[in-house]
Amino acid sequence: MASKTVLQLKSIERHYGEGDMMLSILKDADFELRSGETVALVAPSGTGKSTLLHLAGLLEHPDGGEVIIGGKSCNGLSDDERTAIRRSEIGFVYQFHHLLPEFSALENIMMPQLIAGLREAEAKERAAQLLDYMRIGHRGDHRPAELSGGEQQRVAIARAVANAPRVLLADEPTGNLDPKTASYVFDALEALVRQSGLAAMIATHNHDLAARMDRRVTIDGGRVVDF
Ligand SMILES: Nc1ncnc2c1ncn2[C@@H]1O[C@H](COP(=O)(O)OP(=O)(O)OP(=O)(O)O)[C@@H](O)[C@H]1O
Repeated sequence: MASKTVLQLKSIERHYGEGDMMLSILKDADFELRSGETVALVAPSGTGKSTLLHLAGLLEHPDGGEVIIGGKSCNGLSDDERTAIRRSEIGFVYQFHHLLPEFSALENIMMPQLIAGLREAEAKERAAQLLDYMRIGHRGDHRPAELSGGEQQRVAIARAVANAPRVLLADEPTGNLDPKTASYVFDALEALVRQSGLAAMIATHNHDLAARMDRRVTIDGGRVVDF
């Protein structure tokens, strides 16, 4: 099956501040992500990795250029339309899991599905499947504080893909974990991407993990380049 482009960034410009104080972070940046593909985003601190992920995930607006998701340009969309695309097409994983502390692992994964309008029984079944898939099926009733860092991050990944997005964007998802746990979490993430045809862009400082991805890109002079 030929993979198709699920995310495209075209001539993206992003700067902060104004006049003499203006800081250009992204300049004429292009990027393409295809279904089933994992891409590592490896660049020094402050070069714009989070900015790029936020733009790709429609959390920020570019100052120029275009973000295209599933073949549709997101320029000119209302905030509600952007939110709808974000909820259905994009999953986010952050360095810190941001799970809701008062809910169980299972409930945390059900939440985005219920918001998307799924019935409780369906959401529960999918949440349980995802937990099994991440090899923590036996931890569904536990709250985040009762889980290890690696388990919490696997729940966060399961939650990010609960609504079967096209694109997974991860900002240092294993940055908070020891190398062995990071590798184990990444195994689960990788298996999920391969099995589902999801596309993933993962910012990481971990060169061993980056080496396992299909492609590696960096940010150089405001542009996204392969390395
Ligand atoms: N809202 C903002 N206002 C002003 N400057 C900002 C804003 N957001 C980010 N920046 C600046 O833009 C640059 C890129 O930030 P970004 O968070 O994208 O970097 P990063 O590559 O993800 O860094 P790290 O690896 O440390 O997380 C930094 O110099 C940062 O200080």
